[in-house]
Order: sequence, then C-alpha cells, then structure tokens
Amino acid sequence: MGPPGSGKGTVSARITKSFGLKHLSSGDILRANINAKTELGLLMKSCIDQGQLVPDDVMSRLILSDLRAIGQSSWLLDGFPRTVSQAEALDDAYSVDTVINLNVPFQTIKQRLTSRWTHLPSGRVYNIDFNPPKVPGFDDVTGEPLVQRDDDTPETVTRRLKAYETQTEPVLEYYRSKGVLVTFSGTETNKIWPHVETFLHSKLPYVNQNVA
Ligand SMILES: Nc1nc2c(ncn2[C@@H]2O[C@H](COP(=O)(O)OP(=O)(O)O)[C@@H](O)[C@H]2O)c(=O)[nH]1
Ligand SMILES: Nc1ncnc2c1ncn2[C@@H]1O[C@H](COP(=O)(O)OP(=O)(O)O)[C@@H](O)[C@H]1O
Repeated sequence: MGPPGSGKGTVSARITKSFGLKHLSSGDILRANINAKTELGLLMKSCIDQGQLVPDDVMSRLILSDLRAIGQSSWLLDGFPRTVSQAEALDDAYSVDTVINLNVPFQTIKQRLTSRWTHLPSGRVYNIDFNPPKVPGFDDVTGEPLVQRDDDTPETVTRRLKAYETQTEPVLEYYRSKGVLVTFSGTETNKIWPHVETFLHSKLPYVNQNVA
C-alpha cells in the first residue's frame, strides 16, 4: 500500500530480488493490456489517463485470476487492493499475512512522478534524480526505450492523490483493524528499505530468500 509514487514498485522490485515472492502489480497488468490493445485495456485507458481508479469488479477479477494462476507460491501484491471492496474480494479468496504501507508525504511524491521513466514491458522504473538509467531514455536490462506515463502529468497526479485519499486510505483502516498493517514512513526509499527488509526477514523466515 502507499499513495501513487510512494515507491511501491521500487520497493517491490527489491523485495522480489531479496525474497522468493512472486510480484503482481495491478498497474503493470493494466498497462500490459493497454499496450496489447486488448478490449479491456482500451476500455480502461481513459479511466487511467484521467487519474481515476478502474472499476472494482474489473480489477478484482483480473488480480484474482492471476493469483489463481500463480498456484501455491507466495506472492506480493503491488497496487491492489485500492478500495475496501477490492480488499473484501481478496479476503473472500485468500488470507493476507501482512500489509506494508509506505507513508510518503504528497509533496515528495509530486516531484518524483513528473520525473519517472518506465520500461513498460517489465514495469522497471527509473528517476532522473534517484535511479537514472545507465543510458538516458533506455532500459538497463533490455536496452529498450523508456516512456513517461500518460498519467504522470501534474494535473493527473493531483487527481490520483485525491482518489487515494478518498478511496484507498480507508483500506489502511480496514487492515489496521485486522492487525496486519505495518507502516513505514519517510521521504527516501533508501532509508525506508532497510526497515522493510528487516521486517520481512523476521516475518518470512520460511520463504526462499535469495540474499543472505
Ligand atoms: N528522488 C527519489 N525518487 C524516488 C525514490 N524512491 C523512488 N523514487 C522514484 O519515484 C518514482 C515513483 O516510484 P515508484 O516505485 O514507481 O512508486 P509507485 O507509484 O508507488 O509504484 C519512480 O521514478 C522512482 O524511481 C526516492 O527515495 N527518491
Ligand atoms: N487496484 C486498482 N484499482 C483500480 N484502479 C487501479 C488499481 N491499480 C491500478 N489502477 C489504475 O492504474 C493506475 C496506475 O496505477 P499504478 O501503476 O499502481 O500507479 P501508481 O501507484 O503510481 O498510482 C491508477 O491510477 C488506476 O487508474
């Protein structure tokens, strides 16, 4: 959990590298649909570009079907659930062990998102100031071009933050009341990450860990 630009994708990549969890990003799944011009992708694009959440039933169906496909492996969800209705749909099918919440001030976020560059096929993210690609404009791993997301304009970011406040913040309370929410606050991912890593080492000793 965390507002747009709080570092969910960045921290998820580190978790995936350090722990043997499968990573599912709702935003990456939607963008893959848009890129492949699927019917669903075309329908959802205007919603996303306007900074609105896509309908709960569409999102829950997409994620739950991908989770079924993963089978027995442990997983990490990034960007889902974003509404209480999505959290309930997830609860109906699975029990969530832990919810990591990245609490980053909105002012910090606004600066980050307008300088975010994304490799769409993998979901890898870069930032001009924070983690620039080795070659400007190109992905480090594949050498393919990076793009700026259509919804990372200042106006749309403001709308996404509003949607976060009204629709997603109640999910934090939902998980807090279940006793599974752990919040990490700060303005820099490199300072937040060691705390997340230590927490996960204590929480997931049974998961295959690639890094000692
Ligand atoms: N300046 C700065 N940028 C960061 C930091 N952490 C992440 N970013 C960048 O901020 C943008 C948003 O991060 P991302 O992980 O995509 O956030 P998400 O929207 O929550 O998934 C990306 O361009 C990241 O590279 C940080 O500590 N400082
Ligand atoms: N769980 C979700 N429910 C509804 N819409 C979603 C969800 N996840 C992603 N989206 C849509 O995709 C957009 C981008 O999401 P994401 O890639 O997670 O970006 P960020 O975390 O930077 O906002 C959201 O603004 C929203 O329109």
